[in-house]
Amino acid sequence: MNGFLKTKAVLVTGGAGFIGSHTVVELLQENETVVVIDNLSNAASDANNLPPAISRIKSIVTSSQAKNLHFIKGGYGDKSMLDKVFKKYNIQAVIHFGGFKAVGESKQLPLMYYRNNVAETLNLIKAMNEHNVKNMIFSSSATVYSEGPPEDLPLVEESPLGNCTCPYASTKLFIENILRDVTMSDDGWKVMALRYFNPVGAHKSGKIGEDPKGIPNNLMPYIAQVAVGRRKHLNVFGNDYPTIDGTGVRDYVHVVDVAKGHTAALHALDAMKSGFRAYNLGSGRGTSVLEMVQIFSEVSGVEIKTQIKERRPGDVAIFYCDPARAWNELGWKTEKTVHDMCADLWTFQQNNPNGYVSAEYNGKT
Ligand SMILES: NC(=O)c1ccc[n+]([C@@H]2O[C@H](COP(=O)([O-])OP(=O)(O)OC[C@H]3O[C@@H](n4cnc5c(N)ncnc54)[C@H](O)[C@@H]3O)[C@@H](O)[C@H]2O)c1
Ligand SMILES: CC(=O)N[C@H]1[C@@H](OP(=O)(O)OP(=O)(O)OC[C@H]2O[C@@H](n3ccc(=O)[nH]c3=O)[C@H](O)[C@@H]2O)O[C@H](CO)[C@H](O)[C@@H]1O
Repeated sequence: MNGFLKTKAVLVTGGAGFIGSHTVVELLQENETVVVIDNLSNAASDANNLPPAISRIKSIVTSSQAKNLHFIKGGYGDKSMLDKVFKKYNIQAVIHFGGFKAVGESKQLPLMYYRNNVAETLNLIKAMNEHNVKNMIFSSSATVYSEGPPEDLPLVEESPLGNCTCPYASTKLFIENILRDVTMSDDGWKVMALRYFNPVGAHKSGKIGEDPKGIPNNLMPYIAQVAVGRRKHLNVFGNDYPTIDGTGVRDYVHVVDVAKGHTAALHALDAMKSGFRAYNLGSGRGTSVLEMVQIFSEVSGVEIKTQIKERRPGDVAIFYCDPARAWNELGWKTEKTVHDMCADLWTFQQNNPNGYVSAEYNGKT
């Protein structure tokens, strides 16, 4: 290789997090060079102030692929740091996972959410513009859709947006709109917004997975912590919804399938001329809370105790998508089942009963 030429690289913000780390594995396995920027605000760090997720990723891929991974601790809105990164690496595209994502917290601390998610993203876009890097894949969310009647399901990309139920959801919609406007102002820009439904599970190796701080807000990490003995029982939020068994129905999607959605999008972005395009990343199938509990119990062999509670404010009865656009245009569809999601989550939880930074780590790296 000509030593003066910089190898092409993908910049991944939030790459030490749950979905980012799984995507970095897929990118490295496609022999991409990957530069991760993460300030570790929601990712565990070890005694050396480095994220265990990064060393675990390196242990999953081959040693030559591991050499293509570069980690920088910092904020994705830090303009002077970004200038250095864009000068040092030949960045071709940015996959922007970084951001805060807790619905309840965003209601308590809206300004923190608008600053970190929206304002810092403006800095990132500015730096990309200045360094002529105009390809982005953005982590959007199913929460950008407006809640409508059940007849409107499944959700397609043209379903009504807005009426966001929390500041977190608003930040996702604002960023989508900002990115759309940017592509309209400059046809050098190409952006894909991937609207994830309910990403769950873990890498099959059991080395990387979701590591929520404190009490999990979401269903699957909570179930896994009940199974491993960290929590006594699962609170089931409502059993009087108009669903198969009265509990909420969601479109769960394996995190490795979500990660593969990004490599598919990266290839499609290459072929795209310009503009903005949104895609649903979901399975197109709904599963209820009690069905998930049942499947997790079967897979783990552990009984999950449940208690029925009041509905959680802001929850909808049923939410699932039509993923046809992603299939038709990205050649992507889910490959893994809800059993796979539960089995892989259980392997990760057993290996890491207290998360990444734990004296009790049982896995082999
Ligand atoms: N997990 C889900 O269920 C879900 C669903 C829909 C959308 N999303 C979106 O997907 C993205 C990734 O989600 P995740 O579940 O992997 O979350 P995560 O919290 O595990 O990962 C996000 C990462 O971003 C980092 N980060 C936050 N602010 C930063 C900043 N200013 N600079 C640098 N790094 C920063 C955090 O430290 C973390 O490692 C998020 O944008 C989230 O909103 C997630
Ligand atoms: C209100 C809320 O937080 N929404 C977020 C949550 O969507 P969801 O509410 O779709 O995901 P979730 O995992 O929090 O809940 C899924 C289903 O499980 C139910 N449930 C959940 C936890 C629990 O302890 N007991 C229980 O019964 C819940 O009522 C719902 O019917 O996660 C998504 C990502 O996956 C998005 O980030 C959403 O913005």
